[in-house]
Amino acid sequence: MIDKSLLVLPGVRRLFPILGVLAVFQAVVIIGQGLFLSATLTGLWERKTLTQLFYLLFCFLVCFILREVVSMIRQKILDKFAYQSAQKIREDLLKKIFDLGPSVVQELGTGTTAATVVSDIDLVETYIKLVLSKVLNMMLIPIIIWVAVLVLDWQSSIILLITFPLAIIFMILLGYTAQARANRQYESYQLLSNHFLDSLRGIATLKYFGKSKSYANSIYKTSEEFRKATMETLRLAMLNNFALDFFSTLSIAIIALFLGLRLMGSNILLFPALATLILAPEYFLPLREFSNDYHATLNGKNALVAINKVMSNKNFLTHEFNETIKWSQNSELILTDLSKTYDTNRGVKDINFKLNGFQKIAIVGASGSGKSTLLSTLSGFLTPSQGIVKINGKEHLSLTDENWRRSLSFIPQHTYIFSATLRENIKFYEPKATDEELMNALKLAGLSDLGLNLDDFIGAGGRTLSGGQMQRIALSRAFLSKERNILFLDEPTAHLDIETELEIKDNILPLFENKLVFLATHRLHWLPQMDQIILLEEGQIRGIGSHDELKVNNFYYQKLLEEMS
Ligand SMILES: Nc1ncnc2c1ncn2[C@@H]1O[C@H](COP(=O)(O)OP(=O)(O)OP(=O)(O)O)[C@@H](O)[C@H]1O
Repeated sequence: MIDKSLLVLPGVRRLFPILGVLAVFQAVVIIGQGLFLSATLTGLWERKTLTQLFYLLFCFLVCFILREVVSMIRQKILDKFAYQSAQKIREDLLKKIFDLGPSVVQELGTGTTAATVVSDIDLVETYIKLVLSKVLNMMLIPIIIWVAVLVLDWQSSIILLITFPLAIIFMILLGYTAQARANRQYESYQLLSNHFLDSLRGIATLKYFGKSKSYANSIYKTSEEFRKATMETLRLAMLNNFALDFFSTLSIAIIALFLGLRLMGSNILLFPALATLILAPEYFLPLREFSNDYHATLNGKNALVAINKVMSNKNFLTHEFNETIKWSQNSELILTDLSKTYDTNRGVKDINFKLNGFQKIAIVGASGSGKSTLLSTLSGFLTPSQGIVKINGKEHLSLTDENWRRSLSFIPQHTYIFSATLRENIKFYEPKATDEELMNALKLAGLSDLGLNLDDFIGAGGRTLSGGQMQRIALSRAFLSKERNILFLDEPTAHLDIETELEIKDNILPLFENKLVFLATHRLHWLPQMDQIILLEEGQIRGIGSHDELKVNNFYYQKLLEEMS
């Protein structure tokens, strides 16, 4: 009855006996409360004075207070446990997402990833609280109360015994349907998260194409889908509540009717009749309490499933590199039969090459030929499907290693600017860099005349930068990292106008000195300046050599040059 994924939470097994004891104790005080109240009322019926009945009233009051105290203690324990568990889940989830890298965000969508890390964890926190307290109460309290009713009046206990499973069966049947609706609701919630965030990020593009209105309509439709799915789930949850209320009220009414008839016929005494009548609603209460929050548990369950799905991704970070690599003239890299294919069977296949020392390697090919895939595999963001990478004589199955990543700088097509100061944006490769070094890196990247101070805010909410300026920020990051002499560039100037591109290129070229450089590019003008060119077509190497060599004797290269020019 308790979700298996909750049973693996740290400390949950220690919590069960405590919650179990509290539930049993609460059942005992509920029975005490019912018995003392019935005894008091019976005493009043028998015309006893309040002074005579004082001790009974006092005991009733003690039971009443104890019941509230037990609830309070349980709530406190569960609040603390659920909060700590949610914090732990959030930490683990964030660590996992950072370990898995951009691929998991791409797969889930940015909106869903953000929603999973932020609001799903809150849903799970509520879920833990509700399920652990209410399910255990539902399993223990009715049994103990039923035994008390059996002792008081066996005939009423039979009515209770018959109606309880009926209510449970109904709840399970409705529960299955409600779960299916809740799944739909959760799917539309994920869709809405992605859709909304996507629209926010692409708002400029939508405006340029005059599509913002139609996109607003599409968001409206998605949110309407979500609203409808939520209402359907709520309707079923309400129906569930109604069914339970119906069964429990019917059962109590039947008990009351029979007790009344038997009282009139003097077949039962007032005390057991009253006590049974008072305890009957308490018998159903844990079930009704669970049903009241049923909807919240469905949402929490789905959120936990989504989180566990991310957590179940195989961690592909390896720990093969004991330290960062300082690339030198004597260093060597050999790829043997390396492939990285996606589910679509596209990617790169059977890559073989060997290089050593400081070299500038261009990776060229038509769009979709596998340049980014090869670059991401070499820079350790993708795990190869097969093949071997040998670095300085040591074989590796993958380069997805923190120490390898710490050895390199990466300049992507679109640089991400964090919403932070210029200083923070530049120095994250080299956190210990001095202001003087930062200014020097800015100068080398051609950013010193931008009129920005190191403390000025850039990125979202700060000063807006042009595409060229953003690429210069990426360059200054790379200039600053003196230790990292392996450099990856994925079409760093592809989206810039030709003047800016050539200007930035002048700043980039000095950065290539004394480094191993991999540059994926579509642009012809880079090629004569590179030592070697790896030519890709449909994921396979069609030629390796210098620009001059390939130009003369490689048909594929000649064809590509024609297309590029
Ligand atoms: N995450 C992915 N899942 C499935 N297929 C993918 C994925 N990423 C890339 N591909 C496919 O793999 C092939 C190589 O893609 P890749 O991005 O490496 O090419 P590219 O040469 O860098 O292209 P471009 O020059 O347009 O950036 C393409 O056919 C692409 O559709």
